[in-house]
Amino acid sequence: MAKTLYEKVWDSHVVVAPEGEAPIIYVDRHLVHEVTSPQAFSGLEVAGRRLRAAGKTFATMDHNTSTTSASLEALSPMARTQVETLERNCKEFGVRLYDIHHKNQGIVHVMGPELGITLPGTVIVCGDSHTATHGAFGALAFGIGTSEVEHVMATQTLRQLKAKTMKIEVRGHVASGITAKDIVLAIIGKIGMDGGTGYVVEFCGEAIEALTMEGRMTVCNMAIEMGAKAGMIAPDATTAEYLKGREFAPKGANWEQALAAWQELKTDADAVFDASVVLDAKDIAPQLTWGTNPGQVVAIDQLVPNPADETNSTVKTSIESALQYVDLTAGTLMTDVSINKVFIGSCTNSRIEDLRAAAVHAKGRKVAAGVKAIVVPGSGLVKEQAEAEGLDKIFLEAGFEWRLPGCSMCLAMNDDKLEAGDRCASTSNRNFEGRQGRGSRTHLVSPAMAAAAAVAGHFVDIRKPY
Ligand SMILES: CC(C)[C@H](C(=O)O)[C@@H](O)C(=O)O
Ligand code: SF4
Repeated sequence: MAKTLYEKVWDSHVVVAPEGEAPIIYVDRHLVHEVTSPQAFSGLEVAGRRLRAAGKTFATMDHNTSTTSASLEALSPMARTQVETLERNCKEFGVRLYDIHHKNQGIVHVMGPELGITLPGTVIVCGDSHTATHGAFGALAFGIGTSEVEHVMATQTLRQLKAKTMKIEVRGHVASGITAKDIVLAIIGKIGMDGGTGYVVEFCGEAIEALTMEGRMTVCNMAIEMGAKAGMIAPDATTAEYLKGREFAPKGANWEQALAAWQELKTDADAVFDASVVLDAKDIAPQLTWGTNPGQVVAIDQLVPNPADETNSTVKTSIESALQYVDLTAGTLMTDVSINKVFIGSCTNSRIEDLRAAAVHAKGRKVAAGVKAIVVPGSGLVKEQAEAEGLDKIFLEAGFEWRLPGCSMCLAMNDDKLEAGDRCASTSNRNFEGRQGRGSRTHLVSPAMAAAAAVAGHFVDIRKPY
């Protein structure tokens, strides 16, 4: 029977599927961070269990870490406890950990792929919703809850119901300057923040195939923001090229074998999806969110929407309440919206290519008066690479701050928080009320759009001179 990519990966991981019960699937890689692992480790401790496959478990510190100092002293008491607990647990249970002094430390979804831990056709889980990111390699990757984290630690398996399948095809090619972030925001704008609920989504089409691995990760990262369980992209030459030679990627004869196996990892021509969505790449303009969910998004040359134009009363009410929270007036041109904070970072957009794209707009310019802008590389390796290319100097000369790797201002769990009333151009993935700090307003954009907003002091259409 013809199968989709998801069905192929799923079928090859089912350990047992008892009649009338959720199947148990095998987990190839378990990624761990400090926020969602403490109870799982203590559950094991209480039960006197060890990890079933400690060698398939990789831990890093990211959510709570400081981006200004690689020292435990810099952390708040709660953050310090979480970081130290992870350190203790990893030592006790024999889990490899990239701590704040290790060059591989970084946001879990940046660290995994760049070390070759993320591989096509594998099942990858992590106690974190943006695990979807790893689907960019043709892995089935999704976030799990803390009790599931414990289950995976103890058994290297997970009880899971099979999801429905959705195909999201982006046909043709995007215009110059349009990035993966614009593509995924346009998709969410079209299907809504819950358009993918119950589905594993496969992104395909020429515009997706043309993306680099960094771009594909940006797209899959936000699969969860359309409600999907996971996002996947079939592996191809770009995937292999990216993985070749990475620390945990297969080597020698194993590499050749892996390449041959990856050839099979694509949806069969006559496979049937439960749902399909099509977008035309040429219609995608630079995107930015205006509201309080990622589906409340427009193109840069559009206006803040008017609830009066809306006939559906639920949608109308949600526009009204979002406008009130973000303090914007219907009908305002998005290019007239000023910002006072800029955050370039997060597991959506903190990879080398993202920093290069932002640097193009920072180069030879200055951050506008009254704007504070920070650039937070996704990992130690990204930081090292960016510095080797001189990107840090470009940012610093333009007046951006250059920070240490971590989740940073994406979720305000550390010192990097917005103040109430701040308006931020952010390359992250969530713009819920208070996400970046109580009373703060977030506009999700691409790295290029964020850097351009930093120097202009307001959003700009990066397709034109500004
Ligand atoms: C802290 C963690 C559980 C959370 C997630 O699961 O996504 C965080 O990464 C986020 O982005 O909100
Ligand atoms: S960068 Fe943001 S979205 Fe990604 S894992 Fe960290 S907090 Fe979650």
